This record gives sequence, C-alpha cells and structure tokens, in this order.
Amino acid sequence: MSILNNDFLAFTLENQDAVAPFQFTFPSGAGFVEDTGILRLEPKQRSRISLVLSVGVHGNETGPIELVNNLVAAVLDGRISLKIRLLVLIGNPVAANLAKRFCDVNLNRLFNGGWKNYEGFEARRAQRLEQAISDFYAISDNEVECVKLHYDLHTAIRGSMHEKFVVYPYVKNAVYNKEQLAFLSASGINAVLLSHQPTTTFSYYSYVEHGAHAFTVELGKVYPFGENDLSRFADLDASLILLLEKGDFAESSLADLQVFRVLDSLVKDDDSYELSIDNEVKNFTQFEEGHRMAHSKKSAYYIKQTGDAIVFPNTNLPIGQRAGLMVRPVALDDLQLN
Ligand SMILES: O=C(O)CCC(=O)N[C@@H](CCC(=O)O)C(=O)O
Ligand SMILES: [Zn+2]
Repeated sequence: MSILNNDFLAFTLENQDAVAPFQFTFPSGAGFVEDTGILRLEPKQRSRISLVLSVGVHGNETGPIELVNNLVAAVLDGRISLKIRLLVLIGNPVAANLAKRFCDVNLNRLFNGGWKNYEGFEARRAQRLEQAISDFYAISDNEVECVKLHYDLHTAIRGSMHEKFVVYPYVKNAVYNKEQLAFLSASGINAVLLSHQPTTTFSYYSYVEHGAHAFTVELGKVYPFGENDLSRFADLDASLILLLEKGDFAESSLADLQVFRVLDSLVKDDDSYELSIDNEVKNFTQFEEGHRMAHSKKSAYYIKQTGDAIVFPNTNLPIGQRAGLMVRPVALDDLQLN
C-alpha cells in the first residue's frame, strides 16, 4: 500500500471507511498510516515538538483540508524537511465525500467522551480520533520538555468582522500562553475568543486530557473543494512551514490581536427557538444593550451591554445544542499571560 502521488486527501476520500495500517519512508523520516485519515509522520531527528493538525472535523470545511494536504505532499516528496513530530487527521472523510458538515451528529460536540451518548459513524470516529491523539502524545510523554500542540483548523458558515480567529479552549486558571498567541498573530489570526466553560470540542479535549496548547482555528468562510483561495492562508502556511522545518514559532505583536471573552452560550431550548438577526449578519457583529437576541416559548436572551457581539449564530441544529456565543471585547493588558 502507498499514498498515490503523495495525495493524502485523495487517498483518504477513496478509503473513507477503513485502511489497513501501513508504513513507508520519505526523505526526512518515516510515515505511518494508522487508519483512514490518520497519518503520523516521524522525523529522523528526535524532536521535542509533537504537533497535531486536524482538518475536516466538519466535512464541508475544505479550505484547511487542502492547505494541510499540500503541506503533507511537500513533506512526503522532500520539499519540506520535517524536524518535528506530526500527526495529520482528516476528521470526517465520510461527510467530506458528501460535502456535508456531518452525517448523523456534529463530530465537534462528541469529544471528551461525548461520543458515549451517541451511536453511529461520528460517535465511533470521535473515539478513534481521541485514541489517535493519545497514542501520538504517549510516544513523546517521556521526552523532557516535550511540547504538545493541536491546531484544529475550520472554516465558518458566515462571514466575519475578523476573518480569521481562534477559540482558546477554557483554561482553568485563566492564564494564556504568550508564545502561542504571538504565533497565532504571525499566522494571520485577527482575533481570539476566550472560552468560559469546558466543552466537548476537539481542541478542548487535547488541552484538558493531554495538556496540549490547543486551539480551534477559524480561517474564513466555508467553500467547496476546488473553490478555496489558498492565498488567503499564506501567513499560516508560512508559519507552519517554519514550525515543521525548524521547530520554531513565528512571532508577531500581540497588539494586532482583538481579544474577546465568551459571556454566554446560547442554547437552542425548543423548536420555537429563534435568533433576531438576518442571514447576512457576520460573526462579531455588535448589538445595543437590551436588544432581544434570542427567544423561544421557553426563554429569551437580551444583550447585556452595548458592544456585546454574536459569534457562530446557527439554529439549524438539534435542541440542546449551542446556537451561538455571546462575546465581549477585553483589553489585552487585562489578560494574564505566561
Ligand atoms: O460557523 C459556524 O457557525 C461554525 C464554525 C465551526 O465549526 N466552529 C466550531 C467552533 C468550535 C469551538 O468552539 O471551539 C464548532 O462549532 O464546532
Ligand atoms: Zn467547523
């Protein structure tokens, strides 16, 4: 078995259900296809950095899949000489083949054991992806000063006032990592959203279970395969190449980042649940105090302070799931950094 033309995406989409594990070599190391969409690349040289790049956790978010597939091809054919450990995950190949966000259940609501409450493809896949990450980090756990990273790359349903942003998963002591924020700024990220509570997302899983620096990275609006303008990811592409080739984090001023803290999660509590915004409203649109943002037969949510903004508004989901996040700007100086 081999990855034809070093095209891991095509290989994964052709083998969406299963792949018998196999290994191979490439100019700067050894590769292990562990399962469908699960590729581990080990450099010849030992490295303190173990990086997980996950894409396609939502099957229709194709831009990041194409970006990472190009990086993998460059490593496999020798244009990039790999110096760090790398695990590439194409999260939901079945949904990707169907050009859908998910098949049965939103995969990014099933981590941290959330899969135990569901059946079907995504539940099995969440468990498999958690296992792949545990196995990958376990190899580096004995290394002194090992640095675990997980960037879970997505694109958003709506346009955004800040085109590229990250969700910083809930961190208990509210101390945020300066080196990672500088790296994200250098990677073209415009805004950071600080989560207010534990979630069942992939990035929170890697942070809470493995102590990784982990982020959900939103790279712009969603487009089908072949319709992405990959030049819009140029900054991230360059900083990932630097990380892969040298193990160095690109740096840029934190002052370029807009920071927001999550105030509230809007939860769809009834079939009558509605958001009082039209389809064109972008992520990070701000509202006036007192505006009724959401309502149903059971509840209503009013804007608490002028300037509070909505992110990820979406009511096309089952009862009990997140229909949006309410966020408020925070001054960078008010953050505790280490
Ligand atoms: O555009 C949207 O409404 C959703 C985009 C998306 O998939 N976002 C992630 C964010 C995960 C997180 O909060 O860390 C998601 O909803 O799963
Ligand atoms: Zn997504």
